[in-house]
Amino acid sequence: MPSEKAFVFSVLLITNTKLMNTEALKTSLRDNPFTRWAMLLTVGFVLAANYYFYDALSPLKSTLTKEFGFTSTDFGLFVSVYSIPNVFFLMAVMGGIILDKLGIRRTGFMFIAFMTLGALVTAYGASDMYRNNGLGYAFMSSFMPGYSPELKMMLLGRFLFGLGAETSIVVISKIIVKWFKGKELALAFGVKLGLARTGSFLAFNLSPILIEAEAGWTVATWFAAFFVTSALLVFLIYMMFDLKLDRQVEHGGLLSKSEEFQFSDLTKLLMNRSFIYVTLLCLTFYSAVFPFLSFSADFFLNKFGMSIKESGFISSLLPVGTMIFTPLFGFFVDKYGKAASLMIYGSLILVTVHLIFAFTGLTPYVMMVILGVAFSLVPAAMWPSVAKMVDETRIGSAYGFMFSVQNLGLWAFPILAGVVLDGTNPEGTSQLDYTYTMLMFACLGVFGLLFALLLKREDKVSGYGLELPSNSK
Ligand SMILES: N[C@@H](Cc1c[nH]cn1)C(=O)NCC(=O)O
Repeated sequence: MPSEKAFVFSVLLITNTKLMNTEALKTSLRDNPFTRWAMLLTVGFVLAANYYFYDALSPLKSTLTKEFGFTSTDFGLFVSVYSIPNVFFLMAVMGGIILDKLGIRRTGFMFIAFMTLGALVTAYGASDMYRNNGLGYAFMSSFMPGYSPELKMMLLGRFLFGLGAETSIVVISKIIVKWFKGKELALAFGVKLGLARTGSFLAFNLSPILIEAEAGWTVATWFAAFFVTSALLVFLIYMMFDLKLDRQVEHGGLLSKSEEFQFSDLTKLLMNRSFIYVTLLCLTFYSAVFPFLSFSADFFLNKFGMSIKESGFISSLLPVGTMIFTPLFGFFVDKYGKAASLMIYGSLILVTVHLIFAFTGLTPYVMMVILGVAFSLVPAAMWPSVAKMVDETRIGSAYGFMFSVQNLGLWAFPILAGVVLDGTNPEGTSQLDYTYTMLMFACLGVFGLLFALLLKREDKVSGYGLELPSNSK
């Protein structure tokens, strides 16, 4: 009899505990749509600040030449140094491992802090405070006299910025999964990209206005740095909600032990042909877009004789298009599939637009909007496709690996673009000819198209179902 009572008591206890757990899950913060989307907006702000700083100096290339004597190669170097920690120290991959070990809050704070430090150092390197023999000026003048002390300090800043920025994107991707898994995940990823690119849109329009400030053109660089600093503060707010959610669901974090990164995972990924093609498409496609975007304002300024403001505005049409189209195409892929085909169409559009830029004088306004469609088609189809070909528990390492490979292009092609520009234009020329630089970007697009075609062909063999709607696989 006592054992019978004990049995009934245990059953009641287990049932009650289960009910309590279910209740906790039901009422956890992620189940409240308002809180969930508010969290997306919060981390979206961090991403927007990241993208703002990444692009803030692009419309100011001619200002950097005027103020510091930057050549096109110097500018290319400045853009590309962002990628060095991610290519040569595999920071995006390492960041993923650190993320799995330390969790979202500590990893996020650490890498966003690096991003902030880098942004502040860059702004300091361009400031009058530094140029008037400020801290580090004498040291930066003491070596490699071929490079100005301003360029060297700004390179150091952008290096630190890149070290933090790419891993912070990996952290934010995990945050999105944490809050949206089993809910509106694909749409949330599309909106995340849209919010990030709002930062680029603002950068191309605000920087040209801020250089005209009474306090001097460096207001533009300080504003960008303080925007990133405010993102660090906003992330602190996110951390409070993250902690609360963890306490509610009674887990230390989203990831279990089995999800931790192992180096053998990389070997498995490298044996997967579809994954290799999508990674090579990621490398070539993004190399034809981001480095082009960095030079685009200067290209419009030189080819069409526009003002800094107008050329910055035209460049911003690319991110503005993607802010609208990426969530739309994400929704399309979720519902109707056709991801491999969309990547082919996106690559085709990219090649066509770059060739038009190289050989014709057609209005860049329309071309940039069309390029925005390409820049939405490929990312909206590419990132969810990876989830079909890689086990969910390995998705972090897969994205980290893709980011590192992509950064190889984001490192090499801005330098090459600058070298091609300097090499094909006589020194001191008043109007730069961009034909060969644009041809280089078009060639990258052709390689992207080839990898997209191979990916579609391979999909018929591998059966990952890239052409099928999201929930059918
Ligand atoms: N790795 C980033 C590159 C980037 C550009 N600006 C700031 N970071 C990336 O590829 N993001 C994905 C995207 O489609 O924007």
